[in-house]
Amino acid sequence: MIIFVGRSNVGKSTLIYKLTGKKVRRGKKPGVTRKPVEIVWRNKRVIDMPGFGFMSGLPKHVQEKIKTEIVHFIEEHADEIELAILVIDGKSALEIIERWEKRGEIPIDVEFFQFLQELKIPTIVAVNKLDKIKNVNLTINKLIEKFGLSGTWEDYKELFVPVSAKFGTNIEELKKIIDKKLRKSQGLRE
Ligand SMILES: Nc1nc2c(ncn2[C@@H]2O[C@H](COP(=O)(O)OP(=O)(O)OP(=O)(O)O)[C@@H](O)[C@H]2O)c(=O)[nH]1
Repeated sequence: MIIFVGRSNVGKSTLIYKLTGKKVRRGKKPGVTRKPVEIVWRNKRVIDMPGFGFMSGLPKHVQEKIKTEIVHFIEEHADEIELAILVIDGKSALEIIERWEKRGEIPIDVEFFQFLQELKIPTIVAVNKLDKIKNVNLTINKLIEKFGLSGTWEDYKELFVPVSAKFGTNIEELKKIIDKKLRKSQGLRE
């Protein structure tokens, strides 16, 4: 099983479509009605999780409920999840993370990343909307620090992968890294 997680509107569905050629259909209304959407790709279950975090017009308690449901889903399926792709919006992620930090809160992207690490789920952070990022190196180096890791992008080339789902940039590279990580987690299971 492969899961895609990330805030609302970061481009999860677009990325899944670019990678698999399959459309993940869901209701237009964000929030209450949203459940994980599943497709099958290369004989694997691929799950597009509902977007977490702020969504305009969505009450805070509903956001919290969605987050809790995602956490439960991941905990319940931890053994089956071969790979998690955490999608972030490369243009706005840092700004949002810094805003949360200023309020003394743990940014939700960082929280999810660390949660996946704790469960030892192989992870890729797809830094999407590359077309909107001015300085990719600087952005990813700062993200690495915010995610609580030490070192630079050079040390994490297979963890932080910039892509543009909309324009198809670097999708092939992402596919290669996905394949590699899937082979690795298969190896660990056998
Ligand atoms: N500029 C730019 N826009 C993108 C990119 N990828 C996705 N988008 C746009 O971002 C918006 C959200 O994309 P979705 O794929 O619906 O995002 P999502 O994360 O599935 O959103 P939720 O369904 O709310 O969870 C759409 O308008 C996309 O066209 C990208 O690489 N660059």
